[in-house]
Amino acid sequence: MEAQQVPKTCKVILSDTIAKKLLSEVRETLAKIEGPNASKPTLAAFLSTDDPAALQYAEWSKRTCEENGFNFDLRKVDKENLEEGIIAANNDDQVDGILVYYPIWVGNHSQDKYIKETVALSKDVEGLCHTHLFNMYHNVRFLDPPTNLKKSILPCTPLAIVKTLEYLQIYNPILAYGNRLFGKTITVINRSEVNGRPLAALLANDGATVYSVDITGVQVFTRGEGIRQLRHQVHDKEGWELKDVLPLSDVVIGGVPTEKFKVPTELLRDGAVCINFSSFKNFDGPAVKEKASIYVPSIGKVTIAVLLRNLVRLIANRPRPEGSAPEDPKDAKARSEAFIEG
Ligand SMILES: NC(=O)C1=CN([C@@H]2O[C@H](COP(=O)(O)OP(=O)(O)OC[C@H]3O[C@@H](n4cnc5c(N)ncnc54)[C@H](O)[C@@H]3O)[C@@H](O)[C@H]2O)C=CC1
Ligand SMILES: Nc1nc(=O)c2c([nH]1)NC[C@@H]1CN(c3ccc(C(=O)N[C@@H](CCC(=O)O)C(=O)O)cc3)C=[N+]21
Repeated sequence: MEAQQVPKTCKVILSDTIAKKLLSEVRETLAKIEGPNASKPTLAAFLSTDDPAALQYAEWSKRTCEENGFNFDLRKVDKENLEEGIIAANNDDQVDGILVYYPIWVGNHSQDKYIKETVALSKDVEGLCHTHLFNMYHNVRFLDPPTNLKKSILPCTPLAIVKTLEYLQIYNPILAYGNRLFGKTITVINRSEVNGRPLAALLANDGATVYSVDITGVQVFTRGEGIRQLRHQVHDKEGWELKDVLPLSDVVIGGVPTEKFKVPTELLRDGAVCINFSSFKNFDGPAVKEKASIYVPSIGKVTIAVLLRNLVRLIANRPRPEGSAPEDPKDAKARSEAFIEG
């Protein structure tokens, strides 16, 4: 008798599916806040290196922008002229958001940091300036407390992973907004300033226990017992390694930028959720599909959808043009709430 085919239990979710849903929400929200006769929003993107990864990312972003009713204005400028270029875009009413590709001065983080601070808060579409980062780490969600109509901007790759976890229903909507990861244990393998550390902080602020693993060791990010603290705390886990945290984790997120690194499949919990954001495959595909309940092999398209979502949010946050009638507070609230839970 022929061996009976056992159906695969692992569900593979492609970033395209998640991105499509987000992009349709973005188009809907834009129509709601701008009305039918609005002009296309413009994203100015500054490329000042010949980094092929940045160029490829720029090309993908351009396509997604144009397919969804946004202008993508790629500005290739020399490093020496970058600051002036950004200042001009800050002062240009035709520019709704500014993106700068990093790294620029490789090995000189403070010069890149200076450029991040040169982008105007109101045009910082990637949430990389200090006010946005401070709000994220401190679990402050609005720029204008206590009115709370202007949402603070979150960095795109970490937010793309949050949106992926919402799509997968790892965020539990039965729980209060802001606590929806309570009870979940998540491992993030990467602790860079642009990706892994903000991601660990965001997930812990939403209630998860997060093991943050990098080349030097393990830290835990948590709001403590009963998530009673208002924002996450960080503790070193002396002597702990990846092998100690994998068996504890409901969700494992890989962001290691090397070909040879692979998450050891045998240490994953049966039915774990596995997400890769590295441009290299951090999971052994065929093996992980035998062990995981859900596998998301990449999230690049979600990141770009979130970039456009952030751009629409910047527009929603903007003060109304001078000379226009003051907005009815009810409309302002509705405009802001077009976003809040979504
Ligand atoms: N899909 C997306 O939206 C995006 C993806 N990326 C990709 O994500 C990856 C990471 O980028 P960055 O964070 O900028 O890199 P990075 O080089 O700044 O940081 C790498 C991190 O991984 C850790 N790491 C390296 N080897 C490790 C190991 N064997 N075990 C545990 N931890 C290890 C390092 O300690 C560090 O924390 C890259 O492949 C990049 O192309 C980056 C931006 C956006
Ligand atoms: N200010 C700034 N923001 C960035 O977000 C930024 C940057 N600078 N500089 C360059 C890097 C590079 N980057 C990537 C985006 C997606 C994938 C990615 O993994 N994309 C595909 C996989 C690769 C493929 O299809 O070939 C996917 O996930 O579907 C990789 C790398 C963003 N970057």
